[in-house]
Amino acid sequence: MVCGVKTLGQFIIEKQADFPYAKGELSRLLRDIGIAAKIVNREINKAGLVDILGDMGTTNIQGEEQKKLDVYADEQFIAALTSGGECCIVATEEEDEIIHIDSPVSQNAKYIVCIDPLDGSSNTDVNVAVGTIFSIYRRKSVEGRASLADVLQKGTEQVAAGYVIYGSSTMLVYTTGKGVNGFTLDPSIGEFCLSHPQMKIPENGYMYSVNEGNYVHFPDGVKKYIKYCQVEDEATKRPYTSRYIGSMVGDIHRNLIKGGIYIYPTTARSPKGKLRLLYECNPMAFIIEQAGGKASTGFDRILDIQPTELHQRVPVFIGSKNMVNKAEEMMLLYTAKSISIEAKVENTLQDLGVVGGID
Ligand SMILES: O=P(O)(O)OC[C@H]1O[C@](O)(COP(=O)(O)O)[C@@H](O)[C@@H]1O
Ligand SMILES: [Mg+2]
Ligand SMILES: [Mg+2]
Repeated sequence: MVCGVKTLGQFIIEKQADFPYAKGELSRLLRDIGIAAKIVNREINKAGLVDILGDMGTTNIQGEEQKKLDVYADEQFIAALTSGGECCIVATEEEDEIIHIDSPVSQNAKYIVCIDPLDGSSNTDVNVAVGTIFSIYRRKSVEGRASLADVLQKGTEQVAAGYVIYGSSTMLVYTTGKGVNGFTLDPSIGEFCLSHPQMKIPENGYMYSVNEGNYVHFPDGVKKYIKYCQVEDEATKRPYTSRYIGSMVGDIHRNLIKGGIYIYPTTARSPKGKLRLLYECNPMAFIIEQAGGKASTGFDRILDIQPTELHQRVPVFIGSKNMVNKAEEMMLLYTAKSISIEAKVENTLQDLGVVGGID
């Protein structure tokens, strides 16, 4: 214990049995992620004083404006994972394709890291919490170079997942499938120290997080769920509070501690949902399930989805178990029907030889 606290490094070694692979691999991976997070944290903390705010003037494969901090964070995490020697592939939001790590120290590297280097980019210039989200897989292939097939694994195959939140304090929260633990950065010693052991999300919550600006284009089930949250009902402590800060890490971290639900459904602008399966939804789903919560697309468990593309997007309903159950109930009652009707029409048209089905 360093001055009465347990550091991230000490905790990982103590919990080594929770990570059934060669001793030290996870601690080196989280060490590398922690180093990059401290560097990103330093830049965020002085962002107004250095030329790190604003747009790069470039767009990523998602077609999104890249912020200078997006690119800076991306560079730092790739560099730290390259020199750390445990990672053979980095799949990042900010790069079109997977990045093969071919450094001399990574010749026997077995781990894939999927990462959103900076989550909540729209908040970087306005001093609101942003984060980093990461997911760690072990490569399945044993011969030659790891490939995209090693990256496109179901969320249930993750060996670890976590996030960093750069907020009023900076925290790193992670799981290896044996519960969720939170570490707060102590700037005076430059270490992440255990501050939130065995985090659990309340089964019930009274806060919902959704961008209601997209209401018109929400599926009916989401509209019905939002109205459910807003109805006066003393017995179930409704109306719930609406909290949405535009940073998935910030909204989910708050809901993890206080209870609540975060929803990013399909919208007109994002017909498959906005958030990416590999480096946003899967890691957050692993963490929230490990904390006793639930994560679904509104119909199916996020972690069971077989990824088909690197930057694949999915709708996400994640948080307190009973809140996600209620939202899924509304989706089944009011949206599944319309989807199944559309599917029936599509099949009928195709049976009739109307090529291309309905628009
Ligand atoms: O502005 P919108 O459409 O509500 O989207 C906000 C969501 O988009 C995100 O910023 C997407 O993440 P990135 O910033 O990493 O692209 C989430 O963090 C956030 O919850
Ligand atoms: Mg993100
Ligand atoms: Mg991002």
